[in-house]
Amino acid sequence: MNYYPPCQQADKVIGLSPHTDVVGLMLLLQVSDVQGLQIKRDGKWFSVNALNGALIVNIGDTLEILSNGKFKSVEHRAVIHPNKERISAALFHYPRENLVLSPLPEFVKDGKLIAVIVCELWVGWRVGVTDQRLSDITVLQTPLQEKIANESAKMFKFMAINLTLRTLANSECMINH
Ligand SMILES: O=C(O)CCC(=O)C(=O)O
Ligand SMILES: [Fe+2]
Repeated sequence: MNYYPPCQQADKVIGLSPHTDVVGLMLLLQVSDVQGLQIKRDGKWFSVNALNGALIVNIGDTLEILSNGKFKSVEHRAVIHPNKERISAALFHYPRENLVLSPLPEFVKDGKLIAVIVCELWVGWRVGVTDQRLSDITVLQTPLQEKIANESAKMFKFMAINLTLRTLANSECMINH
C-alpha cells in the first residue's frame, strides 16, 4: 500500500520517484480514486486517468526480459495532490527466487539477448535503486548462469515482503502537516 499525504506545494514535491517495477505485471488500484500515477513516453510525462475502481495493469522488467525487449517496462512515478490524500494498492507479480531469467527463445532473433539475470540478485539490487534502467544490467553469458545462480543463492537471502506500507511524501511536506 502506498500513502501520499496532500501537499499544498504539490508541484514542488514528488510522491514516488521515477522507476520501473522489477515484476512481470503490476496491478494498481487507486483506493480513494485520486489520480497521481504518471508514465513516461518519448521523454514526456503523461498522467494516467484511470476509471474509478479500475485496475491499472503495468508491464515490469521481468516481462521486458522475457519478451527480449518487445514489451517495454514502463517508467512511472507518482505525484502528490495539493489537498487530497491518495492511497494506492499495488500488487506485484514477482519471479521465483533463484530463477535465472532470460528471454524466451521465440523472442530471440539474431542471438541478441537484452539481459540474462539471476532474479534474486537483481531484485535485491533494484530495491532502493529506483532510477536504474534495464539497460544498466550486465548481460551474463549462458554457461555462467548456473554457477551464478548457485553462488547468489548462498550469498543472498531475499525475503519477500507481500505488503509494505510506505509513506512517500517529501519530508518538508510532512512537517507542514
Ligand atoms: O501509487 C502509484 O500510483 C504508483 C505506485 C508504484 O509505482 C509502486 O508501488 O511501485
Ligand atoms: Fe511502481
